[in-house]
Amino acid sequence: MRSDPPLAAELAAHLLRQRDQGAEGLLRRFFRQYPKLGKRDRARIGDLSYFVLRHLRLLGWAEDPATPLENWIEQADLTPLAQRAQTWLAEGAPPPDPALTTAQRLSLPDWLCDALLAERDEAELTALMAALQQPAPVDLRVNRLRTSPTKLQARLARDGVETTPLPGIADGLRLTARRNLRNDSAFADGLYEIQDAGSQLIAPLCGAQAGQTIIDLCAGGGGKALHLAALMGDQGKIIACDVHAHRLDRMRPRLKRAGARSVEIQPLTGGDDDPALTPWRQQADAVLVDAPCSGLGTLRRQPHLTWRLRAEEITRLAALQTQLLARAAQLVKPGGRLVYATCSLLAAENQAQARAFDAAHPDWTPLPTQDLLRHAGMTPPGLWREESVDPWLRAAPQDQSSDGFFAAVWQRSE
Ligand SMILES: C[S@@+](CC[C@H](N)C(=O)[O-])C[C@H]1O[C@@H](n2cnc3c(N)ncnc32)[C@H](O)[C@@H]1O
Repeated sequence: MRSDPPLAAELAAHLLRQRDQGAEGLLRRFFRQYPKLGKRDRARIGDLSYFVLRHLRLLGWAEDPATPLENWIEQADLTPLAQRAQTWLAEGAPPPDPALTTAQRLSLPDWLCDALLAERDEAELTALMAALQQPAPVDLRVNRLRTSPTKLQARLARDGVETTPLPGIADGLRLTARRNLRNDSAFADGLYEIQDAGSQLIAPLCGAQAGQTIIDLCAGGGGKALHLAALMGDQGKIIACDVHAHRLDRMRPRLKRAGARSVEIQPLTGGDDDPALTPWRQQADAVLVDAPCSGLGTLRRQPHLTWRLRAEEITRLAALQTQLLARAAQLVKPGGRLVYATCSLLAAENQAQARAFDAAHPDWTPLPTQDLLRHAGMTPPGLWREESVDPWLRAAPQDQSSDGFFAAVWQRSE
């Protein structure tokens, strides 16, 4: 059996090159090729390969400052990098060379470093990257349709899974140590979903009440739709839409497990005149746009995104996000709510979208997300800074130890 660095290098290269796939699934499939590896070896090799991806540019620079980043990404064999990474992991990285640029020091591509600096200064970006380069904890959302946080905590503890409540997040628990919950019986019984703390702040912004009609326009595998169903006590109608039917299909077993019957699955064509949406014009109490985005807020779990994304992809996504927001607005009834959310950290996908919607829709009122969350019983500490004057939600890993999320909410005039 080869030792850790070559396998970690192979795994890192594999993660770098796969497009449109989540790291977790890729990792599982990769390790299937090495059935003899034990749990601990897999964890070690996984950690090392993630470390390589998190510090790829800096490691490459230390290896050979003259080789451009693109060449490191395309390199067939990243083993020397992985060997250096193993030393840095064990002994700590050396202090950064003062000659390094900000992008090199933070191990980012130049274009991405510039884009991240659009709405924050260098000190804030440094703190953000330090948090994003750490492994993420595992957070759970208790399914209120089946149990309560106290009961779930006790049940998990009996099974040897220790958790602590997520401060200020009504149904949130955090595992005290990382652990695979795939075969956990409480999970199979639908008592909880695995959902990051930041993601748990989005559905409550819809202000959904029992009996209402809510459209989840980009429902994917249903994380937020399931949360909405729980918040509404499964009373009312949640129309879970997506252009990718295979993603919607993944929701079906989750709905069954959770005991959520109020969610209706609706595949979309993706066009402005989609007949599936026509009957809902100005009918929904709230529409959630959990927009397709760069996913940069999830870098702790998917460090390869840093190297896979291209500036042109952000331009394409931003155009789609504008289109989806406009489409969603048509479905909101007078007095109803429109919620726009991303797990991005880029102004082009976040603040710029919110500002553009404000400018194009002067008759819609932006609602302060801080008040909406407080009203929903969500008061995570450190979420809002004293000086923040805009109405948006920005969950950041360095403040909440959550993934990065952005949200903006509007109310349609009566
Ligand atoms: C951030 S993900 C949604 C995650 C999901 N809401 C959850 O909580 O699990 C964005 C989703 O938007 C979908 N999407 C992309 N283009 C779309 C479009 N034109 N109309 C509707 N959904 C779209 C993608 O298939 C993807 O599932």
